[in-house]
Amino acid sequence: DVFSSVYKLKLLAIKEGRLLEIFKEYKESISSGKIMSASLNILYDQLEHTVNVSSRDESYQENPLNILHLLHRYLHKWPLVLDNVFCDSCLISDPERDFASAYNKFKEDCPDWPIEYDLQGAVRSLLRLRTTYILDIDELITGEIHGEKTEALPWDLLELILVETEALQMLDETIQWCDSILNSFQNTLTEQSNRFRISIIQTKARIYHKASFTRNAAKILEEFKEEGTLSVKEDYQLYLKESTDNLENLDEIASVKDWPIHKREIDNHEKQLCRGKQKKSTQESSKLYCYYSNTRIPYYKAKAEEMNKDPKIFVFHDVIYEHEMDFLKREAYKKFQRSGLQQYGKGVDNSDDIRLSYTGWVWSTDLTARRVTHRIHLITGLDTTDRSLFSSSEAYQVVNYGIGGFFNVHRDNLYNPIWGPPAGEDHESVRGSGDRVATWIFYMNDVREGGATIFSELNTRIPVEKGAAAFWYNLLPNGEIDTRLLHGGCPVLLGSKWISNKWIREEGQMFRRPCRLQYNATT
Ligand SMILES: O=C(O)CCC(=O)C(=O)O
Ligand SMILES: [Fe+2]
Repeated sequence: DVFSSVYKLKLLAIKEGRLLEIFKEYKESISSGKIMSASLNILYDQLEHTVNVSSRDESYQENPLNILHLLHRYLHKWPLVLDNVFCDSCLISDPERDFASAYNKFKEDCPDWPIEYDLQGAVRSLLRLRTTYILDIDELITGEIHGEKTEALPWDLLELILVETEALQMLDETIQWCDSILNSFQNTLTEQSNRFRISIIQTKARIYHKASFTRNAAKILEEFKEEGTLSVKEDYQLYLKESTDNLENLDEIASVKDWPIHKREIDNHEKQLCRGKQKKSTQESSKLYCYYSNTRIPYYKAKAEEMNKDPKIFVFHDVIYEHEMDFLKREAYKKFQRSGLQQYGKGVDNSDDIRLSYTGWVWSTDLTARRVTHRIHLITGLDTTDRSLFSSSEAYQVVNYGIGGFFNVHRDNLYNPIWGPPAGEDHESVRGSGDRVATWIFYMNDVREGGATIFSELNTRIPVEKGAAAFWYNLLPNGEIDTRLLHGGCPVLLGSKWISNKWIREEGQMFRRPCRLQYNATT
């Protein structure tokens, strides 16, 4: 899939420029003889403008609505162009044949040509963004997200959104979308838009029925009891039959805001942290300092910022150079794979509900990577070298998040306290190297909005800052798991988030981070 890496989507957008060229060549090759049909002309005009902008401006795909439009074009607009070129009544001659062969060749050479699964995933991501950052649905429909304006969402995308909200059992969310869509209709309805409107009303009634507001559901469809399609009338009859009381006693439809809490999507603590709504108390944050931290060598001081006192969480600013970040991204891209999730006893899980990103592992074999790894050693004092056996750290896990990319809260340690090490699943290099004693994360670009790293039990939020790194210990000095370090990556609202994880193993740290005299010392 492509929707799980914004970087991949950017490449896909650039490639689309070639499709437009193919279309343009076709248009020019036939202009002398016959003329292009009206519907093809409309398609051409629509695509020309958008694709020109989208394929040339790299930052265009950093907006999730633009990504939806991009996937929608690949899946539903371009096939339509192909169909129209080969319409039944048309005479097929050289221009059509040239167009088709160029189009098919392009598709063959494009391993990332999107599939419906991508569009579905992108819609689900939009919904995750919507509920995490409480985006305004009216604005989204008109193409506005967080103050950025782009094209309005077409009907078939709106329909898909409703299919997904319903499939995800987000009942109140479905109603809110239905209401916003219904409000967006102007007074003058064409036959087509009226049909669409009725289908939305039908969906709305169905959701009220699912939420056990049966009388409300019937009331919503009451206006169609005489005239309306068969299926609308059938729904109406069904809801009416199931209603215990008659409709006359019902004045108003129960607004979703008045629905009982168990029927609504809840705003949880993690979402609030992502929005920056949950904060530390002034007393707590006043104890957090910034300072130049000593390193292993006297002439290098690191810009340290404390993010949490106990357990300690640090951010080190300006610890990686532009060319080093470019190197890591470039090397990782060559080995990109959909991010999995190592879970004890379960192997690798590729679920979209847990983590949405692409991953490439980069070893410190090259001088550039070795310098970076050495710098982490200088700052933390830990042995960070990675080697093929008994390695003190893992290779860089370079990650690029997808549309609305995120990582649910988790802990980084691999060992299960009862069963011990993840037998057979650990990479050869770190087998026998112990658990992930510490985590180091490089942030390798600025994310325009969203994407912070949050620690849900510590009210700590680290905003993404290019060139900075986060650092913390996952284990207590006695080797036990520090359960307080539950953390996650917030969904990326605008931008493309690149990070590099460096997990430092226990092996090699016995003199660098010795256990304390007191068995259960926490620092
Ligand atoms: O993306 C983030 O901010 C957190 C990533 C993370 O926790 C991980 O990759 O283990
Ligand atoms: Fe993590």
